[in-house]
Amino acid sequence: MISGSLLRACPTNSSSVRAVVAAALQFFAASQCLISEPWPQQATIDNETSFDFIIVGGGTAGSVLAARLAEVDFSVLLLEAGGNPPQESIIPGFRDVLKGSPYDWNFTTMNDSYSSQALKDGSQRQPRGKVLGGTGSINDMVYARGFPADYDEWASQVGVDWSWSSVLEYFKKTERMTDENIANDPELMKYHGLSGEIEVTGTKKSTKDTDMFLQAFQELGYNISKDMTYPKTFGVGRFSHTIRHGRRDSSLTALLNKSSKTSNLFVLKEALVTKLLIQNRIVYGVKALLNGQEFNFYASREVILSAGTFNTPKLLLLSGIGPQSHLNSIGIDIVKILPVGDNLHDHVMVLTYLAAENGTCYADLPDLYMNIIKYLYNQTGIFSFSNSMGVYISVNKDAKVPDFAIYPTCMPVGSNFYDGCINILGFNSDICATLDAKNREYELLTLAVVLLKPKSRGTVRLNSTNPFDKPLIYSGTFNDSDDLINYPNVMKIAYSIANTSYFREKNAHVVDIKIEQCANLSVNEELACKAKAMAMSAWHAVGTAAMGSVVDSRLRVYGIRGLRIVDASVMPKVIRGNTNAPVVMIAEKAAQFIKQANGKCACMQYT
Ligand SMILES: Cc1cc2nc3c(=O)[nH]c(=O)nc-3n(C[C@H](O)[C@H](O)[C@H](O)COP(=O)(O)OP(=O)(O)OC[C@H]3O[C@@H](n4cnc5c(N)ncnc54)[C@H](O)[C@@H]3O)c2cc1C
Repeated sequence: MISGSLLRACPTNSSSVRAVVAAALQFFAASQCLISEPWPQQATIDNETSFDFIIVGGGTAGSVLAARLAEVDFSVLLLEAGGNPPQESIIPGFRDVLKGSPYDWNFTTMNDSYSSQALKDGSQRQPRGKVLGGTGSINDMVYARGFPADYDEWASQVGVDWSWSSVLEYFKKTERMTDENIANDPELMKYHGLSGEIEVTGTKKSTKDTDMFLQAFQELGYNISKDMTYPKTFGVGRFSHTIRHGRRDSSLTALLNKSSKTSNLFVLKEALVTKLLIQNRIVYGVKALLNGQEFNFYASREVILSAGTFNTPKLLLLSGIGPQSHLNSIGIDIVKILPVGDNLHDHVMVLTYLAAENGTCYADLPDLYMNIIKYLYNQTGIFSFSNSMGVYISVNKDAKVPDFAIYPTCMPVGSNFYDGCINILGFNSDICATLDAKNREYELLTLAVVLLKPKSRGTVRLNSTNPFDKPLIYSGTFNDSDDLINYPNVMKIAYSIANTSYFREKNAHVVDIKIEQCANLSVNEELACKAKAMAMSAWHAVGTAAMGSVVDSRLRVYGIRGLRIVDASVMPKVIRGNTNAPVVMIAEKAAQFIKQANGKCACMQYT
C-alpha cells in the first residue's frame, strides 16, 4: 500500500531537504550508535556443503521459516540476494526512502497498451525488497489479515488446513499485540496473540490528519472500527502497525536476528540463487552466485523457495518447471509442466485527488529538526510511528466483507510533489505537472481507491535464461471487465468527503486530471476510463505458484520431490487486506508441516 509516508512524514519531497535530513540522521546515529539492529553474521561456507534445508530468500516468509526450522536443530542454510537493511529501514518515518533505492528489486510491469496508460511508459511500479527481511524491510508496516471468508475460500479450493479457524492460531502465534485499545478489550483479544515475537502496536497519539479523515468517513455513514483486523465487522479506523519502541518490527528483526545466533542456522547474504539442482524430479540443492563465484549447496531434506511473487516463479522457470510453451520458446529443458507464473493478481489502486485550503493538513515542517532529535534521543516523535488509516467499503451494504478500501493521506501546500509523483507513484509527467501545480497553492488530499478482490489475472514469464534479467510481469489489470464496474461509485464516495463538514469549510474540491481518451464521456464512463488509465499496483501481488495448481495444500510442488514454496506466491486468491501478516502466517504453517513431516512436530506452544 502506498502510505504517502515519504510524501508526509518526510515533510517536503525535495531531494535536497531529504538528503540533509538523511545526512543529519546518519551523523547522529553513527556517533551515538542508536539506530542499529543485530543483523545476522555472514556465514563462511565451503562450496558443496550439505544442509538439512536450504531456504531461498530471507524475506518476510524466509526469515520466519529459517528461525522456526533452526529452533528444532535442523541445519538450515538461508540464501538472500540482498545485504543488511540500512538505517532508513529501521526508522518508521523513513520507509518510503527505500522504494526505488538499491534495496529494491525495482520491478515494473509490461505496457499492455490497455490499462495504466496514464502511468510513465504504461507501466506499474512493483517495488520489492532486495535486502535481508525482503519486502518486510521496506514495507509500510500495516498489520492486516483480510477476512475469514478469504481463508474459507482457500479451504474450499485446497482443504481445511487453510480455513479461517485453522489459520487464526497461526496469526496469533507470531503476534504480540500491545495496542491498549485492543489489548484491553476481551472480545477483540479473542483474535490476537500476546506472546508472539512480532510486536503489533497502535498509533498512540491521534493526529490531525487521521482525525479529520475519520470524522469525514463517519459523517458519510461508516462506523468507527477500533480494530481494523476484527473479523466480524468493518468500517473506518486506524491500522495497527508492526513497530516496536519506535522501530520497524518484522520477521527479520523479531525472529531471524535472534535465532541467527544458533550454530545450526547459516545465513549467506548477497547470494543470488540462479537455479535449482534437480535429478529425476528430485531437488537436491541450488546453484548460487556469491562475489562472482558459483557455488553448489545441497539439501538432504528440502529446498524451500521463499523468493516472493516475482522471483519464485522466475527460479522455477529457470529450473525447467513451468508452462510447456513458454519453456520451449525460451529454450529451457522441461522438468515438469506446471502453470507457474499464471494467476498473477494484485490489489488494483486508483489514486483520486482533492485540493483544499492551506492549513487543512497537519504541517510538521517547523517541528522537523526537533523530531529528528526526539527520534535519536528516545525513538519518539513523528519518525517513530505511522498513522495510516483506511476505510473498508462494500458495494452491497449488507455484505459481510468489503470489496474496496480507501486509504487517505494529506499533503501540505508546497510539498514539491513532482519528484515523488514521478519516482514513487510513477504517473506520467503531465499528471505530475498538474498535481504539482495544484499543490503549490493547495493542500493535496489523496484518496487511494483499492479493489480488494480482483478477478483479472496476469502472468510472470522469463525474458531470457540469464538469471540477472528481470522477469516479465504482465499485470493483467482490468482484463476482467467486472473489476471496473464498481470503480465509478467508489471513486464518488472518495470525492464526497469534500461535502463533509471539515472539508467543506476548507473548500475542498476535486482535482480535475485531464486524460485525453477520457474526454467527452458520461460521468460514470469518464470515471471508469480514468480508473483504467490511472490504475497502479497496491503492492500486494500474489498467486504465481498457487496452492491447488503449482503446490499442494502442504505447499509441496506437484510432481517434484524435495521442493516446497513458502511465500506470497502460494496464495490462490489475494486476501482482502495487506499481505505481510498473512505471509508470516503461511510461513508459520509451513514450519509446522515440515516439522510434522520430519518427525519434529511440536504442538503449538503459545497462549
Ligand atoms: C512497498 C510495499 C509496501 C507494502 N506495505 C505493506 C504493509 O504495510 N503491510 C502489509 O501487510 N503488506 C505490505 N506489503 C506487502 C508485503 O510486504 C509482502 O506481501 C510480503 O513482504 C511478501 O513476503 P514474501 O516473503 O513473499 O516476499 P519478500 O519479503 O519480498 O521476500 C523475498 C526475498 O527473496 C529474496 N530473493 C529473491 N530472489 C532471490 C534469489 N534468486 N536468490 C536469493 N534471494 C532471493 C529477496 O531479496 C527477498 O529478500 C507491501 C509491499 C510493498 C512492495
